[in-house]
Amino acid sequence: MTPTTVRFDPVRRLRGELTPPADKSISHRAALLGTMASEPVRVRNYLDAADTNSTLAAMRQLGALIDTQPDHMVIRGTGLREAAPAEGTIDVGNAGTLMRLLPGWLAAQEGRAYTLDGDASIRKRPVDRIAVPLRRMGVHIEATDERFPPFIVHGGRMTGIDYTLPVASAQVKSCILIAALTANGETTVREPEPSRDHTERMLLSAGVPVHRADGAVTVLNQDELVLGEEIVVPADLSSAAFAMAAGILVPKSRLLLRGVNTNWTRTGFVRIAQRMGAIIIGDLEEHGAPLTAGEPIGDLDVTAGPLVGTTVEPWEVPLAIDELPLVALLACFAEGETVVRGAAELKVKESDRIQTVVDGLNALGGQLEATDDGFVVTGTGGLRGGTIHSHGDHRLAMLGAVAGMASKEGVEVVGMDAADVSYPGFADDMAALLPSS
Ligand SMILES: O=C(O)C1=C[C@@H](OP(=O)(O)O)[C@@H](O)[C@H](O)C1
Ligand SMILES: C=C(OP(=O)(O)O)C(=O)O
Repeated sequence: MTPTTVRFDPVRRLRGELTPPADKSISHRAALLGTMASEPVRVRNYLDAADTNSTLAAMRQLGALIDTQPDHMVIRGTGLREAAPAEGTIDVGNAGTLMRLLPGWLAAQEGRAYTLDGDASIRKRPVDRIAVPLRRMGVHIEATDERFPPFIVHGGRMTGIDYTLPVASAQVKSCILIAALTANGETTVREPEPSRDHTERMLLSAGVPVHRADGAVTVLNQDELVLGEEIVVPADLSSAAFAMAAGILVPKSRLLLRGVNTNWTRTGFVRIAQRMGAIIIGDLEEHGAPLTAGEPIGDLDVTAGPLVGTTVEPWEVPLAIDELPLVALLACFAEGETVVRGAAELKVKESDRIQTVVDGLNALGGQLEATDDGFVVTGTGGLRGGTIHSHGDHRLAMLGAVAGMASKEGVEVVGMDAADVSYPGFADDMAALLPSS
């Protein structure tokens, strides 16, 4: 398929309100835990995008009955230990989150084996990070070259483990916590740094005792999973961040972003941008807030203004992991130097986001240098414009679009269609923020 090329011209200002699309991470978890549950659950505001549609297709293949209505869906799951023996390969498409979380449940299906595969990008993304702890729990997994898809998960009996994650990853943590529900005894996952905690919150709302203290999360074996009657998915901070960045960079802009997830483990980008001088007003969840069932939601008021460079420390990285490309963009417009360290994980996303961000923004007139674990940006007060390739990476496509709106000459994004992975209406939403005169 020929990638779609879209031009984003410089804009004078952006004004108005926007409710960004539903949270991708929470949507994946709602579909998966909904399928694992013994009672039906209603999900409102499920994300209608390529990644989360891959999850719905996978859940149907595993036996879920999903009734989709205009304003909600009802998922009738199979129960914890009764996934259907999927016919053929389970296609995770481009969704790393689906690929890493689902094996935690498949591992519980005694006597059945499941093959998972996906697109060209997913075939380069490591699964050894989940295979190592799952094997320690007793699961038999066969991966291509020991670490890539396609891979096979053989269900069987599992035993709880005490596992320290080598890198902070919410996907790996979630995979182990999901496996813990059917593993004998107790399972503890220790994180080097906090990462998004949507799985813990959703399990708590299902009445599963989740104990979190000193960077460790502990879960016990469960007979069954019963979610509350309804899950309402908030708007995605990671999608909102693109509008936020546009509102910060395009002079005279003022945006109100509605209904956004303000969970502290997701709002690292807001704090980094504020430190750079961005004016973002909103009621964000505080650091150290107790783990509660459900997610905090709020509105964010964004105003354009001048920026200065900053240093993003390794502990902040998991809290802003998908927004680091946008930190690089803000840094191009800031005064002084911005350094991002401890972000080697960017290399194993939908593209190698250290290389694609540095090359992409340099081609538009930026001054960025890649490092082993991040990048250094010398702010030059703006970007000229030019052409950027998405490399099939949704975040890169939207980065190029925002860069174009804030640039001097505009940006052509080759492969804009990649945005459909998380934000299908992105270009229309941006266009709706343009003043009519
Ligand atoms: O758990 C999740 O929903 C996600 C966790 C992060 O990945 P890692 O766990 O690999 O850091 C993030 O980059 C991804 O977009 C979604
Ligand atoms: C890395 C991402 O997602 P995933 O790992 O689910 O593909 C992302 O959305 O930026």
